[in-house]
Amino acid sequence: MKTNDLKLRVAERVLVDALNWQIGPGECWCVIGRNGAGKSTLLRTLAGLRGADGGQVVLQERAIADWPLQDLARERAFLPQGRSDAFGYRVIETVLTARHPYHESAYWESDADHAAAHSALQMMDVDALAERDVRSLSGGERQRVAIAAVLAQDTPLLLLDEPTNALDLAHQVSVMNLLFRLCSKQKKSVVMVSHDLNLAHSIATHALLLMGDGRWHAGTVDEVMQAPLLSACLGHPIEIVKHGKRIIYLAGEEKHE
Ligand SMILES: Nc1ncnc2c1ncn2[C@@H]1O[C@H](COP(=O)(O)OP(=O)(O)OP(=O)(O)O)[C@@H](O)[C@H]1O
Repeated sequence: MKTNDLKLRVAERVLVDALNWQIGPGECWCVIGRNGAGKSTLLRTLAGLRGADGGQVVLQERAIADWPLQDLARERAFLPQGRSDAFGYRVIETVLTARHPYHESAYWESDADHAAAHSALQMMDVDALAERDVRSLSGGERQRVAIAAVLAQDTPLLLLDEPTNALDLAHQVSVMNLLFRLCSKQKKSVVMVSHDLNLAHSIATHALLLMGDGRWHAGTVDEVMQAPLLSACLGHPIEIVKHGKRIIYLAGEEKHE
């Protein structure tokens, strides 16, 4: 996927200007920026759920707006930031819904769809909840079911808006490890929004920094996840500490009277 001179605007405010960006197979991009910088707006635009305000998003040499929806749903999966469940669907039903792009004319799910759905639930450690009403789940359980649905959709590109939201530490790490494997072994592409620099750095190959006024910085993690750039992007001093082979990002201390 790539963007050509992409512009995103909300009311009079330009969120992203002249974004020329390319996401390759096997790459894991982390999108970083302050609240309101435009990260979710960008992800929804990449997913084809919102039009561009200038330029375009291109997937396999075809503008995203020109893709038939069912074909697009076999290419990219999107995890939105929040969700509300109006109806009492079972967990397994919500994950099976993600298999619809693969039903040509058949109405009912096949054995293969059920196998894919159960495998995704297992990967997210929520297979024991398959028969539960989604409205009865905890926040973290619901988030893991939503990620399972994205996995069951089995697309080459995953667009994930804060995937570790509401997850406990162990599940944050296991989701990150899973995303790392999807990129490194299966050559899937991941674009994820994260406010956790350390989690992002643990798996990202690249980062896109949105400065909130249209400006942006894109590059490898080593190029752009640098203290001065991150501090300017996040509006707060960021310090980098080396711990063995690991790099740890710390928020600079506030001075207390
Ligand atoms: N329909 C709308 N009307 C007015 N402003 C909007 C609308 N939709 C989004 N915005 C504004 O656009 C800006 C970008 O929103 P967006 O959700 O993309 O930010 P974000 O970077 O994902 O933020 P966060 O880190 O809080 O999730 C915000 O200031 C938001 O208030």
